[in-house]
Amino acid sequence: MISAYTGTQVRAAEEPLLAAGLGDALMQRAARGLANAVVHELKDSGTRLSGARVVVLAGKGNNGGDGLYAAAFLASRGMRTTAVLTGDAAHPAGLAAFERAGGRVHRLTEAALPGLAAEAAAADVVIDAVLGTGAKGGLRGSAADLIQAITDAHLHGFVVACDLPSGVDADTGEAAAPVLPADLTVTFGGAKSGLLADPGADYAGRVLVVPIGIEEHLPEPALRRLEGPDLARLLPQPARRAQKYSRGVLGVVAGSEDYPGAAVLACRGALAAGVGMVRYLGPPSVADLVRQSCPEVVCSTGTVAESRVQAWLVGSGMGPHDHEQLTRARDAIASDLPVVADAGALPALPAILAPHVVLTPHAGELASLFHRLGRGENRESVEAATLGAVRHAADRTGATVLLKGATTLVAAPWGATYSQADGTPWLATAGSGDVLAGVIGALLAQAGSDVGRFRQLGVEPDGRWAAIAALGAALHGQAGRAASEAVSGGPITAGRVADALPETWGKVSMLSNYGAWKRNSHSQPLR
Ligand SMILES: NC(=O)C1=CN([C@@H]2O[C@H](COP(=O)(O)OP(=O)(O)OC[C@H]3O[C@@H](n4cnc5c(N)ncnc54)[C@H](OP(=O)(O)O)[C@@H]3O)[C@@H](O)[C@H]2O)[C@@H](O)CC1
Ligand SMILES: [K+]
Repeated sequence: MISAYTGTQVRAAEEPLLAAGLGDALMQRAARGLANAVVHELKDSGTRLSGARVVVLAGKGNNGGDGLYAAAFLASRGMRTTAVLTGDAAHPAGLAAFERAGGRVHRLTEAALPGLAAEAAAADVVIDAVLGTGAKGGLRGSAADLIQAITDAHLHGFVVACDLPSGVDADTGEAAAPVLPADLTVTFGGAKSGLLADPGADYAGRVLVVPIGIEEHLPEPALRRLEGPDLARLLPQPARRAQKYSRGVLGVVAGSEDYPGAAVLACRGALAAGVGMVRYLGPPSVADLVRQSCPEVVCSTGTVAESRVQAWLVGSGMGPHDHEQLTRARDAIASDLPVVADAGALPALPAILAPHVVLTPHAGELASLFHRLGRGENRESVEAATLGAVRHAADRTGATVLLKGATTLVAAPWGATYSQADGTPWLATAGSGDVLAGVIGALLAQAGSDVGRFRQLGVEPDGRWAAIAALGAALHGQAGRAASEAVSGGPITAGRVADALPETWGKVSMLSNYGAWKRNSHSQPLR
């Protein structure tokens, strides 16, 4: 599990150490970690360390101090280092160490800006140490102009962000342009939640967490990411004497005359994700197509009340005029069974729901949901602040909310938030969301009632729905990636994602020997 924290949480964790006079030691550890990461990157890119050109953009706070100390370490290893001081001051001890190590210092002025931007663009490494967790808003003035000029230039080398890319909000991942996109972000003490949520994640590149000794003071994380061993431990496995009903039956209310394929893909996703049985309810013509494509599915035109299932999937491929299907969707929500509510069901739901209802909107659908709740949002505003949006939606509706995207976020109402980024951009394809709904529905049917198992894993009963949804997002993402890798990284269809699920499931299960997985998520790159 990767745990991520807000900037405020990290700063609070630093407090006892700062009070004990260890501030400089913390900064030295941070800077050493940053410098080591730069050395690794240079070696990986085949660049000679001696004489390598490093430009550090240093703000006036401690983030700039980290950058200057790190550049001092690099200068002492024979690199040609330049510091561009972007503010009216610089961290005094960091600057002194940098100058002692032989680094060149430039103060940013309007006249010097083009030359300094060109020097940064030509460098082997640019270290962005302008703003860190103490930032208030985005870059301003000449620092903003410099970052814009470097962003616009064709960069020779790579960019390493110190703690976070300047201009990205450490807590929310909101980005105030201009932001210099990093290839690597080296972050201190714990990952910042803004690095694991879009758009912050777009700018962060790979994320490396450097321990600095504050870890034992960190509180419950603001954001979690499930990794291999977590997924393995959450995956339901059939008991030796299982039968199809005990394994879990999923009722599917999906598809319409206009979008019959969505029902097929939702059923395929569910079947490939280990459910004991799928019951389909819907229009006869759609049921015929489902039967032909998935003979394993039991189809009927009956009501929700007549169907014995452990969970429901409602909404994929349904429109506002599919009255019979929408009635079934509402009945499923009222049934008190776990439900994954997708696409067409979202506008038809009551305003107040419960955590066992998992909503799976994309950004546009979430904006529409906010409109109905009287909050003015559009797709762009949701995409600009995904973490805030998903948290607000969960807390306001009482439902578990999964916001689909390059980084998929899942929020439990008044509870945990998960961030999964297991997929590939090729997953942005028609029907992909139907398969995801099928996977989550299948997991709800299999694992929803297993409260004890989640407790053992430290997940409270009301929080298990979000953990199941995050597990579904991870499986779906990994299956998408596997499907694309099977065609040498080429494009995939939603059906291929469903086809890749069983093998993905098998590979994830192999990690169930938790002790064998020695990865320390505080010292390894996140991706
Ligand atoms: N605490 C520790 O011991 C450790 C901390 N660590 C490091 O410290 C970082 C946090 O440092 P920090 O608190 O000094 O804030 P930082 O992010 O450098 O910037 C704030 C400075 O910039 C200014 N400023 C603010 N907004 C601005 C804007 N939009 N545009 C322009 N200027 C702006 C603001 O000045 P002001 O405006 O308030 O006068 C202030 O001076 C953290 O990310 C990590 O890297 C690690 O070394 C581990 C040990
Ligand atoms: K920074």
